[in-house]
Amino acid sequence: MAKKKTERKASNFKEAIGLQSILKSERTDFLLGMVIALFAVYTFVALFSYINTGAEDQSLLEHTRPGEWLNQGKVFKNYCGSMGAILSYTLVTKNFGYAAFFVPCFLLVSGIKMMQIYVLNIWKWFFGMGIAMIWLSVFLAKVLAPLMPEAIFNPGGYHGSVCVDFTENVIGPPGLTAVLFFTAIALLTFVSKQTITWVRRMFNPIKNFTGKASEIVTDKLSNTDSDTTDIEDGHTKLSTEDDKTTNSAKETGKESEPTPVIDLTEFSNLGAKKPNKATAEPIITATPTPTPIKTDGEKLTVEVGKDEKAKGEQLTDEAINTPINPLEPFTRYKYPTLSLLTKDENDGKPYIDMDEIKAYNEEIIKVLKSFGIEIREIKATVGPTITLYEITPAEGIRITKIRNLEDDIALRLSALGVRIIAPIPGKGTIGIEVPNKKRHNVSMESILNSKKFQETKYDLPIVLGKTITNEVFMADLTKIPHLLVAGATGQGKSVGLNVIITSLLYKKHPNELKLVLIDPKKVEFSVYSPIADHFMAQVDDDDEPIITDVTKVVRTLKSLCTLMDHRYDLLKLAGARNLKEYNDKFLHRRLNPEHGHEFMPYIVVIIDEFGDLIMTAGKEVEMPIARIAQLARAVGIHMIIATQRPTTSIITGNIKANFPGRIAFKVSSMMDSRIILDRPGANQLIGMGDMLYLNGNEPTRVQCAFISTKEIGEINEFIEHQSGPTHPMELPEPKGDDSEGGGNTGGADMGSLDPFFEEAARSVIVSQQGSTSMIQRRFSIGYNRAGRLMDQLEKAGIVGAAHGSKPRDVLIADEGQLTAIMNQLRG
Ligand SMILES: Nc1ncnc2c1ncn2[C@@H]1O[C@H](COP(=O)(O)OP(=O)(O)OP(=O)(O)O)[C@@H](O)[C@H]1O
Repeated sequence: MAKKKTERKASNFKEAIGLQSILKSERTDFLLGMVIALFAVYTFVALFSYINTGAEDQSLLEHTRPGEWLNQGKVFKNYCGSMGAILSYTLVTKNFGYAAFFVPCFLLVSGIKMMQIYVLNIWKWFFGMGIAMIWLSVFLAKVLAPLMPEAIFNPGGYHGSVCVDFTENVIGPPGLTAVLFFTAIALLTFVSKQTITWVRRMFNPIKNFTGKASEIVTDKLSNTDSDTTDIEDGHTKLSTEDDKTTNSAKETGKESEPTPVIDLTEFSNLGAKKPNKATAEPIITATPTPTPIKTDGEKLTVEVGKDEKAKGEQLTDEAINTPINPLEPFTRYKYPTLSLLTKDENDGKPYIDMDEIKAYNEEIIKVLKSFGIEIREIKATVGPTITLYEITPAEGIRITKIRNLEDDIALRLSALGVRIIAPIPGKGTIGIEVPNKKRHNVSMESILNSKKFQETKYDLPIVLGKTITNEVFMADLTKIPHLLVAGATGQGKSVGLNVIITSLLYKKHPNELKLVLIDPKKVEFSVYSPIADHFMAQVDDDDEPIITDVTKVVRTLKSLCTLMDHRYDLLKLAGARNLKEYNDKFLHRRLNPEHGHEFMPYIVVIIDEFGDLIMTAGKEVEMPIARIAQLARAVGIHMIIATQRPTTSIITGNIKANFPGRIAFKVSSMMDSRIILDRPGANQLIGMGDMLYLNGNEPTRVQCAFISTKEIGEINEFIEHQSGPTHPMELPEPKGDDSEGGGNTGGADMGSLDPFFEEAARSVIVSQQGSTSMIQRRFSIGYNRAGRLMDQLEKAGIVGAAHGSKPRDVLIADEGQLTAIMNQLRG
């Protein structure tokens, strides 16, 4: 007991003097980091200086007299004074020799990490540099010391010389050499798996010289590598759902708040039996999806064999040595954490005002009675902004009679936004939705921190807010599959779109999702520009990934149509029905990258103020949108379009037919509501994110979550500093705009050959493979540039014409012919 008391006191004391907040503050970290970084530079200078001045300082250091360290007579020659000399003597002579330079290097890394200049795994650096320093110290003591007998200190330091003496006494010089060799290779293997290939080549020089060395990488090796990467990184693995939930699982795991249902029957003297507890059924049930086994990027480029369906075949030397596309993958990427969001002041619970509920309840009964409608029972379910009064009418009461009383009830309750649902689908009751006097904003944190979101298995989970029963409401965009968002100005559309984007960012890795953001208003999506490299896709020559210009919109939409056709070709070739099946096959190495196969991320196209586009570009925009909406579902392209002008000239029949998912925020007239939802209702909403979601029979009323621009900025900043792609995903050139790898070489300009032309021609001839994706990977260039290179190769007569997605025939058999072609081209 006494102990407990002291503990509590101590923590209170810390809190009282504000020590806790000082220690935990970002400012303290930053300043401490700067001190460490400066100390690292100081140590660096001291060590350098010690190499020249060490001889003079060393004798002083070994017999220092009291007070001499103050260096009043400038007896120490080190550039960093007596402290620099003492520090260098301790690190270099007494410990690690020249390897001591690793110490300031590590201090600098630590300082940079603390200042949050870079996101670094400090433990990895600590162990990596620590082991390298010990190894180098022993190596220098063994190899360099005999060559420098005059040196004032052992090049490997005291540590190195002791280790060498001890090990040589026990296992002799050959044993020590073997240990040094093994540890060096082991260390390099952890740095790069390419080491294995080099070592194999080193031990197989004959085959290497004849150019026929072929290493066999089995599945087993790949699996081991994969494990290695995980251990090495000590971070989230790329793909499993479990991993996705780990990003914030430690801070999370809240169940949805239980629905507060209040039985009002007893207040109402209705004398009815106790109603059943409202069951909070999930609005959309999760469909379990098989977790794809994703692998390291190096493995994504590994060739398995010529047969598309062959498994576990031996790999060719060429496949192993193919340069790895830097876009794949970023296993160290961390998903945004919940701490970036503002916590809900009321912990996600709605405010319950019993006086208000009782008063409304009485009024409802009174007004219904005045119209001759008897009630058997009534209960209230309190949501964040709306309370649902669910009434069971007495026998023989006609539902239409109650339905027509909407305005009368609203008048008596003096409340806007009263909506009657008669009957509530699936129940024999009638619902009256009445806005709460004190509304409760649904914070983004409260819905992302819910168990439902954390454990979701949806492929593209979009979480929208909370229902009237206070349940987290979410949907899978891949199932919707395209969404139309409409509502009058200022009613919450932009916030809604931000909520959707944020929920995707919290669950998706940059390799799995690419966004195409179209923003004619120019200001709505600019906050996302920091994550352009990680999460956006663009047609190559667009310098700004967030598209604001109408001509660029048309070009981007056409480019998406081209991409869609290309993806369909690949799906057909792979015998897959949809993107998920295709990616699954690819990740299990049943598809050959040499045949143009690649991992396909989902693409979500979000268009804000779609009305503006239709007004300015008309059919030119509508047609590609409708085409993508009709066909793109299977190839993982999904669209969300938003408008504040719900008129028939903007939301045309064509658009409506292809956008089954609809979100309506408050609109000004019943007509507008009918255009969006094919029924009234949106005109009775109360604004501020109050919305109706429709994807099927009956709309669901949802209070959209709220996320501020500040929160979005912080999330984007977090993502920006994660390891990830260095530029946005490149969308193909739209058909007709320019030639691409598809066969029309008319645009191939032979006057200005690509700088990679000769090298690309050589690699195509040597490998006898005319594949655009091979060139793309080998030279780490975009698809469009590789396509143009292929066109130039075709025009030069090196490869044949394209046959869909299959590699082209190579028309030249040896490199001698290439020299002749090159001479001819150079004139
Ligand atoms: N879910 C929400 N919860 C609380 N307040 C909200 C919510 N959504 C919107 N609001 C409030 O409404 C204001 C306007 O929202 P928003 O900018 O999203 O409207 P909009 O429909 O996009 O308008 P416009 O079409 O003019 O851009 C916000 O600044 C915010 O104060």
